Amino acid sequence: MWDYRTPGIPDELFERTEEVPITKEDVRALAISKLRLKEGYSAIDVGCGSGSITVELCLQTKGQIYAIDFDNNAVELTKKNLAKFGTAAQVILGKAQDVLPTLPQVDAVVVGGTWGDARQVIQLAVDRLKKGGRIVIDTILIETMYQALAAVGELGLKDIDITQVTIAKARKVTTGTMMLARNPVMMISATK
Ligand SMILES: C[S@@+](CC[C@H](N)C(=O)[O-])C[C@H]1O[C@@H](n2cnc3c(N)ncnc32)[C@H](O)[C@@H]1O
Repeated sequence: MWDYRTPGIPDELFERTEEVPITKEDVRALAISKLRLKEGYSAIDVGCGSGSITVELCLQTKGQIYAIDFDNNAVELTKKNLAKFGTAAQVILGKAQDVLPTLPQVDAVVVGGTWGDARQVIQLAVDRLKKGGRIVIDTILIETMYQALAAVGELGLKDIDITQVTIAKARKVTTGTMMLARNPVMMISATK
């Protein structure tokens, strides 16, 4: 039986609610691969939403994982999904700007939510990274991408990669199979 160690757990296996967003499986698989995780690594998931990335971080590393979200619905959903997959993380309700400075240094950070001030959130996230640690920033808005790009440039990160992912999924229609496009995600990854 598949034990979920391969990134990209199907979205439908997660508990979902209308109001909490999820990073879709194909984008999630890419984000996880760009973190270059190893067993025992610690990580922070900034803006954990449904917890799908938090769960994958736990399964990939078996290390200490922290998840932050300022939406209580997201925190509760993340806890449900962690339990569903038999995983454990420290899930913290609060603004990333307030919580990040209280956390220890980690090997990897995923930034999936930056409402308020993307530049500040990314700076605080990079502060939490050990030297050689990896960061992945997922953005949908061009404005957030612009701020993220400025931040990674100013912070002296290395191996900066910018990838735009545009996924289309097949759907059966009466006349055949049609590809339906999802919104593009711009992903920045880098090493401290
Ligand atoms: C696109 S969702 C992330 C989805 C998540 N990666 C998943 O796999 O389900 C972004 C999340 O970031 C949270 N968020 C946005 N800005 C935040 C901030 N400044 N501090 C804490 N959480 C934040 C939102 O509440 C939302 O749940």
